[in-house]
Amino acid sequence: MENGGVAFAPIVGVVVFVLKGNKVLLGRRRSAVGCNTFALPGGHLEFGESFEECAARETKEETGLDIDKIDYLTVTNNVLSREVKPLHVVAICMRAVLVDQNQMPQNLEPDKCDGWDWYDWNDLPKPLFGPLETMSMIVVSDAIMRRQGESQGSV
Ligand SMILES: Nc1nc2c([nH]c(=O)n2[C@H]2C[C@H](O)[C@@H](COP(=O)(O)OP(=O)(O)OP(=O)(O)O)O2)c(=O)[nH]1
Ligand SMILES: [Mg+2]
Repeated sequence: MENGGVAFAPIVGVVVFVLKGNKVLLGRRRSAVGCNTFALPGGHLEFGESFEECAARETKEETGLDIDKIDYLTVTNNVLSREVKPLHVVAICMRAVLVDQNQMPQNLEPDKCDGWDWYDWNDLPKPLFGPLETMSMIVVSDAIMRRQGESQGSV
């Protein structure tokens, strides 16, 4: 049984909108859940971790990127289909910018992702991963535009 012996218990994910100007970092998933869809870097919250720590750790593990100005954006709540049984994920969505604007993403977990690239916020690739497709893009876009202004001011 998964989740410490509790079947079907919701799990907590932390995902990151890594922003560079008007672009966001996405990668095409190879994992069983959402295979072939474009998703944010992210993973599961580990015991005792803050959301910011988890966001920085997962982004580094998956892309090699060092991120800064990490803060909370919104939350999603989804039941995702999987081969054996459904997975209920509460995903804490964070936003962040690069420490070094020139740092390039690397595909450090090629078994889980086809590779990372920057996509224009107004021209996102398809298909998006289900939770991204259904989330309130108005809330996200407002917050991202605010951050974009802030990050441009600080570069
Ligand atoms: N990576 C990613 N996961 C997402 C997104 N939206 C969303 O609800 N999730 C959920 C699915 C997963 O249950 C959880 C973490 O994602 P993941 O599938 O990438 O997990 P992972 O293998 O990298 O994590 P881990 O077990 O190594 O910690 O968050 C998203 O845009 N990107
Ligand atoms: Mg991941």
